[in-house]
Amino acid sequence: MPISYSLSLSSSILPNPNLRPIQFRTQNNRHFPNLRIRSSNLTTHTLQFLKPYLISQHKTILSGWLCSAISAYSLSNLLSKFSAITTATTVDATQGFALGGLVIVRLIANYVQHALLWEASLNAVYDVRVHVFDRVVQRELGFFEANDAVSSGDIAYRITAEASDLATTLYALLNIIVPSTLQLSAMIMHMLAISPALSLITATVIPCMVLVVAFLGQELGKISKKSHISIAALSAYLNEMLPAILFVKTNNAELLESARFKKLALTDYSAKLNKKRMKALIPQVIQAIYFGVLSLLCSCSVMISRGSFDRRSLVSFVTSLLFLIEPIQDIGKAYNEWREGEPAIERLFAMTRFKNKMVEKRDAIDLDHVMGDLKLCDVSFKYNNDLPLILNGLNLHIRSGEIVAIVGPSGGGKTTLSKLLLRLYDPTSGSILIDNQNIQNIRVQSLRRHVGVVSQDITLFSGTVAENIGYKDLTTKIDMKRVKRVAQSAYADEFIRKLPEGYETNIGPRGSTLSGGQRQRLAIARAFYQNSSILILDEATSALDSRSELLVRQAVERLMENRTVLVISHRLQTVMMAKRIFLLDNGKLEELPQSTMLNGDMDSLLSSGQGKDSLH
Ligand SMILES: Nc1ncnc2c1ncn2[C@@H]1O[C@H](COP(=O)(O)OP(=O)(O)OP(=O)(O)O)[C@@H](O)[C@H]1O
Repeated sequence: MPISYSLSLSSSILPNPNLRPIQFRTQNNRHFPNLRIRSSNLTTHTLQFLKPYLISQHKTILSGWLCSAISAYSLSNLLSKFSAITTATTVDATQGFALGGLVIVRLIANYVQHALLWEASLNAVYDVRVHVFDRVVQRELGFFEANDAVSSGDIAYRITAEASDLATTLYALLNIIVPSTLQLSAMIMHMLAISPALSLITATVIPCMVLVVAFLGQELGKISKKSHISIAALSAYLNEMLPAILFVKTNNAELLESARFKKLALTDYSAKLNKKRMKALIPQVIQAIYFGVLSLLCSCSVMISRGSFDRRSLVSFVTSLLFLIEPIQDIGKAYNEWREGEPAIERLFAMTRFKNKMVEKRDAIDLDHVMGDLKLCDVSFKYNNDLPLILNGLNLHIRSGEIVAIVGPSGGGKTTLSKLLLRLYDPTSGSILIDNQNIQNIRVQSLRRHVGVVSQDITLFSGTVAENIGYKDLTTKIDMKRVKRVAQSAYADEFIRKLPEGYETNIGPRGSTLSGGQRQRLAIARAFYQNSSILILDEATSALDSRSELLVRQAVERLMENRTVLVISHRLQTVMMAKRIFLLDNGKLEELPQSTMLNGDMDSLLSSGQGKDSLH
């Protein structure tokens, strides 16, 4: 199995012993490890998660709330003045100006309130997104490689779409905490002052509505969770299928994929439809409040006819009642937004809660320079306790500057060994030493700076040729002289110069505009740029034609002088570069005499191995 990670992918391990694993189970019972949340604690967990992000936005939020106070105050005054005007026999210009002034103040305050609360919500979501992304890339490789791992499409969906949903939820929440409450209290006080009896009748309507909205909101939360899972599954599918479009086409699988897509899209359609239906129902329930208003108006009429309620009070009371409905609607809406957004928050939150098995020691050291002496001391490894040993008591000493090849049948554990060297996994037992230093005592970033990999599964990104070669300096400054020098060493310079914009040519998603051999040479150039003391070549020359392979081999030999190189290959030609050759089979390492290679006796040596036919 080839290694499918980037050469200079840096990773820091930041375990948090306080975080407990949580688990999710999806609709189709797909099991996501470490992602379970107890539903009783959902809201508490979710709020706890959001708290620091909201606190960091306190200035913007408080300013927004201040505007809402101004808005509520102007509304209160507006209502008094409005009812005075509507019942007065004459209206002077000052009253009109005062009324107009209050309307303008309220509109401006409202605008600034909404703008500031949106700003705070979006800022908080930006921080959440960055935090979740950082935590995701800090997760150990095992999380991404496990057979029950969360797919990259699902992760992408959480960080993009679900994080966007969070902004709406946060905004709704911030908008009710103070603004709606203020308006609600202002209107209630106004109404109480006019008629406590009528206010009491109103008060009986509100709790009934709140209860119904709360119940529907809970139902909406459940439906919404299904909808989030179904869209995430669709996104995961597309993320996996589209990069494999060449395979799909060559296998005539368009119809098959279309059927798979339809099935997932249909599940999402049903979930969305249920959600939309529920969302359509809730406002209708809120509308029912208007029936309450209506009945109150009837009561008022009766009271007026009895002469117990003057016209001005009636206008004032009814207007307050109408403005009371607005915050009630907002509260209902915010509650539903919260119930709808909660699954998204949980799923985002779940990505940040983990404890890596592989922990970096607090006193781990940074290595400035590495000679490249590499020792495996009784190294055994299995991917997890239920699986068999892949490596079984390996002992090997590769001296600094030595080129050593490891061959063996497919599935023999060669790539696994290189993963251990990079500390993507820790050995189950035994130790790996670089310059007599256990790699578990070295900072992971430092280790991976000194150990480079060129894999047959090449990772290129959309961007220019120069950016791909100088990837490790992407966020600082790429040394163009060095880029060109290493490209020459990897025999990539010639074809790069022929590209429309040379080193500044954009190579498309995953380097799709380049041939296999060109992509391979770019990856080799990148390894040269990284300039590690230890280099792992995992079938690195497999995609090159025989001319390029010869040139690259010479370049590798020249450039890797005084450096340690571990060649992992099935290919006789590549292996021939090595001074010593080892066979990795059945978890055991055995040194092969050079004559085996020269005489072409590899086949007989591997006659029992399953990968016999892979050597040529
Ligand atoms: N993430 C994983 N979880 C569980 N088992 C794994 C994982 N990765 C690899 N394996 C298993 O470990 C064994 C060794 O795999 P590895 O990729 O190291 O072999 P390899 O010698 O590099 O094979 P090839 O030459 O075909 O690339 C295989 O049986 C494989 O199924």
